[in-house]
Amino acid sequence: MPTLGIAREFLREFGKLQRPVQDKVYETFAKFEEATFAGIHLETIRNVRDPRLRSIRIDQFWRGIVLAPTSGDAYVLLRVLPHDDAYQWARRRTASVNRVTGGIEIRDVVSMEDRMPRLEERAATTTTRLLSGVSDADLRRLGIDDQVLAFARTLTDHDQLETARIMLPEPQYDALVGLAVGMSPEEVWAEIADTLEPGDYDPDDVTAALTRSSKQVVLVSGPEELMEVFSYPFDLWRVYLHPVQHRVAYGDFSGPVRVTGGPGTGKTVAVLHRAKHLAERSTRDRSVLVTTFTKTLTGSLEDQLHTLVEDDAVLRRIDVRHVDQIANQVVTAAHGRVGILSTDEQRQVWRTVIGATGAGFTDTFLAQEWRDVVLAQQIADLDGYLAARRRGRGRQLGTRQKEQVWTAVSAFVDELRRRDRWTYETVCVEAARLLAERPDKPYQHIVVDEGQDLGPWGWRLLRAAVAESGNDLFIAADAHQRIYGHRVSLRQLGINITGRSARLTLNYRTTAEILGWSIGLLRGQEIDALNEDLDTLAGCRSDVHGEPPALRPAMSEREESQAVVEDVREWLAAGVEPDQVGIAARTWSQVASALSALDRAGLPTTSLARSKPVAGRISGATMHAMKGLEFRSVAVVGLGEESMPSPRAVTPIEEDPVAHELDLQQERCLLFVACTRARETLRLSWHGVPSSLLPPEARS
Ligand SMILES: Nc1ncnc2c1ncn2[C@@H]1O[C@H](COP(=O)(O)OP(=O)(O)OP(=O)(O)O)[C@@H](O)[C@H]1O
Repeated sequence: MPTLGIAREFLREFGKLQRPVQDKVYETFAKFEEATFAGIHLETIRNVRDPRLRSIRIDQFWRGIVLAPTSGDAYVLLRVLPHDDAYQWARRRTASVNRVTGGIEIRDVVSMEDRMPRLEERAATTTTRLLSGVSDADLRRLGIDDQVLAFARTLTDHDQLETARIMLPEPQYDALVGLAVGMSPEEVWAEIADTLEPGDYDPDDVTAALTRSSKQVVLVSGPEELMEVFSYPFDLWRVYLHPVQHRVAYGDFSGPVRVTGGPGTGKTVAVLHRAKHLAERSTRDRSVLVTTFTKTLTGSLEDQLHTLVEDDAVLRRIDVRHVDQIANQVVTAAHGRVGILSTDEQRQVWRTVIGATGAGFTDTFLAQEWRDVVLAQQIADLDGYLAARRRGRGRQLGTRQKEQVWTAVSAFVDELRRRDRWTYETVCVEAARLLAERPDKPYQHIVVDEGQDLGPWGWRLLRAAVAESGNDLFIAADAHQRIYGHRVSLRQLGINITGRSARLTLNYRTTAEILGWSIGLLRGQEIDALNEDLDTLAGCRSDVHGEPPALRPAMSEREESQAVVEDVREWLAAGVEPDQVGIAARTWSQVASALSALDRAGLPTTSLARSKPVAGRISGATMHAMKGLEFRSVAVVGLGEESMPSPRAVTPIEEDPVAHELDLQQERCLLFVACTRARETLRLSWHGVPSSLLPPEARS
């Protein structure tokens, strides 16, 4: 009976094929068990470098490329592409069995040969080499073969290696990346080989190689398993991590670790694996906290953990909660239930205080000053306030004005106490105080996702919830996606990440065109990372290509809605499932009107204000609620100048020019978050005058 393997790399592409093509791929390969199938259907390809690469007809237009060994009956489906592209793909590639690791490898040999002279030329101009610290013997021990070794020796920087990713055999590329980021050959071997024994494997025995290549190939034993493999292609990250993700998720660290990286670079995936790894080594239930800043994101982390962790005992050791939930629990246990004031209610209290104290400031100014200076730095008295550095505050204050502010702030705090009312921040502050006093800490390890949005009070709470020790805190963050405006210094908050930072640069979600365009939205912005340093998107890239984002101006709201309906219809007709379509807008009312236009056109929708994404329905959400999600196609709507930036979210320039600039930057980040949710297609629309945050080409 022939064995059929599906290349995992192809499975990532499979999800992007149109539904009818997917069905035909399934039908074609469901019959693989019929022993005669290979002989009958596989066709040889003219001018191919590796005659074992054969084609199989999927339909009139589509062809599969299959690795069909000269002897034995193990076959691997490598790709499905339109007719000409499929032949082209096959002509550029060769397959081989790695002599050291014993795994199957595919390389774009033509590109490697084409690229070599240019790399050699560049290398001749400098003595710097990316892998100068690694000997040939070590490279060979890791399965680097002659061709890749010669190639690797010409590399002078990380970018060249990353660019080579799509042409090198994947396991060898991973080994080189591991070495390039400073891992020892032993650490790299542990990752690439997994359970493999180094050996001297038979390069012609593809059947045996297949059984050793579980990271590259999924073997299916029959049509049912085939169906299952094709149904869950997006779960693949569960079994295959990039070396940098692997190093941070499975490493042993002497203190807090920070992982940064642009959107879609696999930070959440690293977070989930980290939690799994720590829980596997722990013995106590609820000893590993996985946390972030909102309920929705917490729910999505919890769902993903259930997919990743199969052992219930390990799952029980993981507690998934958002920061406010932990704070509430700690404070309620000490003081009983707490009543929390809404933002509007707080505004009322500020106004009362302004009336009573005669402070010459607006409620917005005082609220920000209290939150961003007084609470952020835990200032307890006037002297402390007079001496404080007012980071992120633009309006200069003289001593008299500061005294007035302090009087108002004290009156506000007294008023909260008198009414027995709290804010989210004060609950966090109190919880941190209570936890800091406790010798026994509730958690052994804390893993944080979306760390860029936690306020200083949240960080103090987390710091106090775990003892200072190895592997205590793991923080994933992307300052470019900061949408709740808290700038913090981890160092000042007692979280020392020095020497324990890693950056992920390969985007797995978005096409290079969408990523590049979205990065353009933040061009020229200085984005403050979490540790008194600046974050950067340099090197953040995607290997997948597609159409550039479509810009859709309209004359009226009606015209804009109609165009959204037309575009969504086109996506659905092209085979995109409704639940793979996301509609994003700045406000919930804009979301509601876009969704009702789709509803009227008979398209099924759901608002994420009320529910989680629903199978078979188009999701609509504000840009804030889009965080952490991804869709094949995304429409960002309502990008007129009156909505984006939202006037309510931006401090007037005359009130505080620094706060004004930071608020504008935050609105840009919000738009960036919305755009980078798209995997393949992005369209942006507005009616009337376009938002000033859009690039000049949209506004001309
Ligand atoms: N090693 C990997 N191989 C293949 N796909 C991956 C890998 N790591 C992550 N992905 C996929 O890339 C997408 C983005 O991953 P993830 O959500 O972890 O990124 P992120 O950095 O947290 O993104 P964001 O900051 O934009 O929310 C997901 O679909 C995930 O499954």
